[in-house]
Amino acid sequence: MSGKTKLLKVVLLGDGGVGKSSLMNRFVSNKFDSQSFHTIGVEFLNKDVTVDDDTYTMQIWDTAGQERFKSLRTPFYRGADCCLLTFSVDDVQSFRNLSMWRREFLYYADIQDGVNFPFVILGNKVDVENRIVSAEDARAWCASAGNAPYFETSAKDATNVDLAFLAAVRRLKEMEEQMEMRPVHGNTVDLNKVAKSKSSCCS
Ligand SMILES: Nc1nc2c(ncn2[C@@H]2O[C@H](COP(=O)(O)OP(=O)(O)OP(=O)(O)O)[C@@H](O)[C@H]2O)c(=O)[nH]1
Repeated sequence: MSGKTKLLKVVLLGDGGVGKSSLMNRFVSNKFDSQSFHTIGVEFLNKDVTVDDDTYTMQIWDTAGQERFKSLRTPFYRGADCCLLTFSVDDVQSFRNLSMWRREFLYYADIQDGVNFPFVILGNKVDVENRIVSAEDARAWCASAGNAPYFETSAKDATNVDLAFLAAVRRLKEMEEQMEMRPVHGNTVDLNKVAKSKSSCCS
């Protein structure tokens, strides 16, 4: 990447209360607030990272997961480079809603080829005692959604948080490399054209 810092737009999605703001604050500031309030609309924070000698500024967009804020968050999906879909392992509904979040993202980000878009899935709050969603079920869902990488995280005790965010950058790099290597009529594929053509549905 010739020594330049690349700006990456990373969107955090998932049901209200699964811990998106907490994950962002843990990753960016290494802090945790047990009284974290619901986000209204969107907020973003930047963090500089280095992955395999390339430097990036991750611009992390933390969205409001509550249904009533849908119209406030969806305009911010466009131009995303990767998306972290988050559920809480003690909230089965937040896990069931992953498919809805993935569809909502692809539709409003205007992306047709979801399989070739870098999603990373986070099962958050693994520190809790009353876990309901198993890692096995979560991995099965990820396999059915383009083999997205899965991380079990805790914003509270910092388990796997850095790894999960950095995995989004790695996934993006991996997919860019794959697309560059895949010939189409003798030429390489333009990743932007493939990944950002219009999606057809959303509920
Ligand atoms: N035990 C535990 N609690 C957590 C963890 N992450 C977040 N929480 C708590 O869960 C609650 C909701 O966290 P938030 O980060 O505000 O959740 P959110 O997904 O941003 O919620 P919205 O803004 O409504 O979309 C807060 O009380 C947090 O302290 C975690 O890893 N473990």
